[in-house]
Amino acid sequence: MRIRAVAARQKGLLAAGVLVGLAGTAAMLLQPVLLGRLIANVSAGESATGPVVGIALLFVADAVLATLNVYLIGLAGENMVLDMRTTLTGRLLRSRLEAFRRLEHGDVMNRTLADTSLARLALSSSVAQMVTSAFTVVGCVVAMAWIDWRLLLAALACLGLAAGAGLLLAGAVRRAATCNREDTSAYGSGLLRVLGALTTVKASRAEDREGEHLAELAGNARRSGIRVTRLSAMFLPAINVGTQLSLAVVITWGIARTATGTLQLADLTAFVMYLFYLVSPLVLFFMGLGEVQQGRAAIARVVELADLEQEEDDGRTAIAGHPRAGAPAVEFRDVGFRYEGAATPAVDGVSFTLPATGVTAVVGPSGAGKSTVFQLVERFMAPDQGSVRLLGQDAGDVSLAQWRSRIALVEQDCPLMRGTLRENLVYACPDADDEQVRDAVRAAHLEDVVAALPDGLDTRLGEAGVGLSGGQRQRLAVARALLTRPSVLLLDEATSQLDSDSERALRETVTSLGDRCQVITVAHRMSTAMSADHILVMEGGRLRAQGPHARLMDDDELYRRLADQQLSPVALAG
Ligand SMILES: Nc1ncnc2c1ncn2[C@@H]1O[C@H](COP(=O)(O)OP(=O)(O)OP(=O)(O)O)[C@@H](O)[C@H]1O
Repeated sequence: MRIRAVAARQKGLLAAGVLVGLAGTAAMLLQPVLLGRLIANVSAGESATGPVVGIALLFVADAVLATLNVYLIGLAGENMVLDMRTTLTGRLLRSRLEAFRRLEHGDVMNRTLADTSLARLALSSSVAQMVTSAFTVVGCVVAMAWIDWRLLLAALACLGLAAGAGLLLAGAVRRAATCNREDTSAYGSGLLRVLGALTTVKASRAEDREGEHLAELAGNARRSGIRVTRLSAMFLPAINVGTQLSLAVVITWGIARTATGTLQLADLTAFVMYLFYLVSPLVLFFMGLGEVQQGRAAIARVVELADLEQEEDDGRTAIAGHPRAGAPAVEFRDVGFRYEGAATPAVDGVSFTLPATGVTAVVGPSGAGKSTVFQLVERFMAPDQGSVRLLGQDAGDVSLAQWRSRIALVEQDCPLMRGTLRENLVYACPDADDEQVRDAVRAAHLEDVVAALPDGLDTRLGEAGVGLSGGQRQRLAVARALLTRPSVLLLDEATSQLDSDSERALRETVTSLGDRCQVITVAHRMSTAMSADHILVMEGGRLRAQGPHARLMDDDELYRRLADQQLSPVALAG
């Protein structure tokens, strides 16, 4: 994301806002001139009507223009936040899964919510405020120089000290604010991590420990927040001391000079009025500078998130491609893949060919690389060596969206989206009609579940599918997958969530699906592997054997051991 481009898209509104602000300032700067004339007229016994009407008009113009200025700048700021958030959302949704998984969710939330708001302040209101304030300061200084340059030098000497202190403070605020953003983000990440695993926390009786850790993180954020407040709080007093000093000098010296007749009372009044006008913009200028400094830290964090690595094909470069008739559903040709930072590859020199239809079971001990094979089929990441082909086509020949439209994935923990059961079912296929939904529900053996829910298909499911058991969630995910009529169905079998009736029902569904497409299932139960047409046996990232159950029982020692462990009378009784 180019922050300059975000600001440039709002340059019309920003320029209008600043111009209106400058006009308002000009209206304000004219007030002392008319007031001086009013005093002069009254002193000379002349009519006061003209200056009084003029001052009233300037008051009204000042108020109207100031309001319009805040509105226009605020509008530009909100547009910028929208721009940044939609860009970030798009980049997050199209990010490479591996890069995304390295992020802390709390930190992502902080960057998209709080940091974009701070960046908005820095890019819109603070900058606009600094421009109008600087204009006011310059205007006041010019007017004061015109009235009496010696008084001005005396006033500026006092205010200059305060301004110098203000500049030093602005730098310190920026450093403290960066630290505070990091601390707040660490607290947010910690909180999300704990809330995401609340059942584990409770079951481990770790509430106190986690509570203390979170309190420590919150304490860090408080400490750095206080540092920001302390430094920011020193702005006003620094400016105030300078103002009071300059007022004392100007009034004492000014009165002395009016007594000697070298300065008119009307001029001294106008000068003091300009001095008052000067103070508030000076404060605002330095506050704006502080906000810009804080905003720079936030902008850097927003840009860093926007730089998140993207999938190699972001869906906009679709290449038309047609699968070859009768081509194998999935082919791995000497595929190797190593996770970043991992010592050994998760998949190493794997080759297999699976036909257009049938059921394939992938078995192997934990960490063998089964899920990684699935992720490579989905193109969640690209292999480091070899190639993955789908329906006879190479990954380079098919856009990511087309590729994934031919695959359906049923995950082990089946996350559900918020909304009704029906909305969840048609998530990957929003145009499905009632009959297709009914067929999918029947095929996934979900009819009883739907009938038992208060509003049937229109029952609202809570966050993460509250209201459905793990087994029901997996069958719902199967129904959702069926609606897309995939060529390849990837199913990561639930390890423990299905009772034996549901398990049998799901197995029947999977077997019948094998007639229409290639079903590849990570089989945690040997019963699933036994009923498959083809079995891939993985170990340590390598494909050590493949074939049907009977042959593997004869030929492969690991497979036989896995089968014996699960199918022994003790295991079956358990
Ligand atoms: N995101 C990751 N980053 C680094 N290493 C990973 C990552 N995911 C998996 N691995 C490693 O890659 C190897 C294969 O993991 P994979 O999840 O594919 O195994 P699996 O056979 O599916 O295991 P399980 O049956 O326990 O789910 C393991 O050594 C694992 O530690």
